[in-house]
Amino acid sequence: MQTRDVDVAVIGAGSAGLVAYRSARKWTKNVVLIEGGPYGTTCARVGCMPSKLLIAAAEAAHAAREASEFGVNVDSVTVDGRAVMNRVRRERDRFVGFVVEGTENIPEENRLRGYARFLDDHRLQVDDHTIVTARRIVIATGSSPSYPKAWDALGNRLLVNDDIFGWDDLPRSVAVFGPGVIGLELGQALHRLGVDVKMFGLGGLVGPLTDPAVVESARAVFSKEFYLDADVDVRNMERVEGGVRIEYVDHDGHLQTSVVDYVVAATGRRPNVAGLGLENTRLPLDDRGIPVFDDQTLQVGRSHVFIAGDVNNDRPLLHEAADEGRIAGGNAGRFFRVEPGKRTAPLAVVFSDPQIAMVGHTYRALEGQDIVVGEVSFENQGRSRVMLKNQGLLRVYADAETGCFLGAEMIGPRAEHLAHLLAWSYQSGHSIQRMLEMPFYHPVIEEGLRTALRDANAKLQDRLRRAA
Ligand SMILES: Cc1cc2nc3c(=O)[nH]c(=O)nc-3n(C[C@H](O)[C@H](O)[C@H](O)COP(=O)(O)OP(=O)(O)OC[C@H]3O[C@@H](n4cnc5c(N)ncnc54)[C@H](O)[C@@H]3O)c2cc1C
Ligand SMILES: NC(=O)c1ccc[n+]([C@@H]2O[C@H](COP(=O)([O-])OP(=O)(O)OC[C@H]3O[C@@H](n4cnc5c(N)ncnc54)[C@H](O)[C@@H]3O)[C@@H](O)[C@H]2O)c1
Repeated sequence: MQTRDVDVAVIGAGSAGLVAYRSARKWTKNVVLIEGGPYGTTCARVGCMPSKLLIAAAEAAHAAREASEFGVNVDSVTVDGRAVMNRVRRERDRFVGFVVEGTENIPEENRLRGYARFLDDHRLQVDDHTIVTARRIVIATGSSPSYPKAWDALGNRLLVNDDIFGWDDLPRSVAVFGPGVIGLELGQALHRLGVDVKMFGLGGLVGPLTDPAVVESARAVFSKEFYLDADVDVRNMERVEGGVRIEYVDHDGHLQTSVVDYVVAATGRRPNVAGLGLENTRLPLDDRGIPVFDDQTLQVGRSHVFIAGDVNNDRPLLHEAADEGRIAGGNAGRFFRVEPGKRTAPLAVVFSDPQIAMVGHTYRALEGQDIVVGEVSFENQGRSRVMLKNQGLLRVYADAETGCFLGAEMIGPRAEHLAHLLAWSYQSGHSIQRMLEMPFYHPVIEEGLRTALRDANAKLQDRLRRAA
């Protein structure tokens, strides 16, 4: 067994860990980055990038099929599954290549390969070859797909996102369990690429949405395109010759049987804390075994340990992982001087079509508070209609007393852009009135946002009049 003595050990060379490593290095050169799996990050290898590549292919197929609505006839649209997956993997490998190259450019003495496990507060064992004694530690071990244990009986007919991006060709049919972020993105893309998709959820949730009106709009929009039951009653699921047989109760209350090639588990992700040996430390843990930390400093309790990225289960998104890595790495580097870092407005986008987006406080978080809600349906919104993208609903929330913009949930065309505008306003602390003073071009989808803001403003003015 070899030994190492370092100022900072970063566990995990994912998006959070790589940034944490670089941040810590600004304060001390004696930093080691430990990675157990392949280099390349979840985002580039099996997350953000390959999923968007698959979606891009699906959008091309969908646009070709929809073209006739504009009087543009595309004689026949065929999807070559092998060519689709070939491009997904080729472009994905290109992205991964850049990340791997960047990671391998880190001096060899600052990198260790193997899985790290706490032996006590300061000592980490890496596989069976090295014991690292670290004055400070950043945990950046990411998350993994999580699904009911019983589904393991489906063997190689059970897939998670990682498996899909390894396909050589598209299957005939899949059942996607979990109409959350991953399920919607991948399930809709597969459907548009010609795969027979059934999507099943629990509890009626759709994407990350919490506002019942927007959830309902999303449910209606996606149900028009593929079979979606967001609160399904599955009676049985078993492996059969060539696939999986699923017995479920349909929307009309009838028992149906479907045989699909694969079941895709998109039922959430769990932080990678099992196997980290946290029980060997005195770190405070919550009831799921995740270290208790401060979301401004990323410090675990008052200890020398920091936690960044998906593993802390707070905001499991790429830009948040990078921000958290910067804060955690900086604090670990200059410890004992622990400082709060800059956090940005909560912002999440689902790359479905229409897109879903969330900004600031969720509707659920605002429940019970005195708010006004402004809304717009995209069904008759000018530019959306021009583009045949006129589906969805946007709701903005404002403080009833101050008129301050508090948050928004939406499903609608180009929601990624509307959400950025709203996130910038949220972070600037703008009121609804101030937002309405901003320019709105014509004809643009942002005019729909203006309608929602005007609706909220009218309600705020009405409240003021009634109070006077
Ligand atoms: C299908 C999919 C699509 C996504 N799309 C988006 C998107 O469009 N936009 C967005 O913002 N986010 C998206 N995300 C989320 C985003 O990918 C994650 O938030 C981000 O990758 C988290 O980075 P991380 O550094 O926390 O984890 P990771 O990149 O997973 O890094 C953790 C690393 O730690 C290593 N590790 C684990 N345990 C140990 C150990 N004990 N010792 C040593 N090493 C260890 C792992 O091997 C891994 O390399 C998506 C995720 C998925 C799955
Ligand atoms: N565009 C993006 O930014 C993007 C894309 C993909 C993933 N991500 C990140 O990855 C995280 C994880 O995504 P996810 O989709 O795995 O989780 P999720 O929490 O978004 O969705 C899980 C869904 O599975 C359902 N579910 C749970 N158990 C079930 C069961 N037994 N049967 C059927 N449905 C069940 C839940 O009700 C929920 O709808 C997201 O929260 C997000 O932060 C982001």
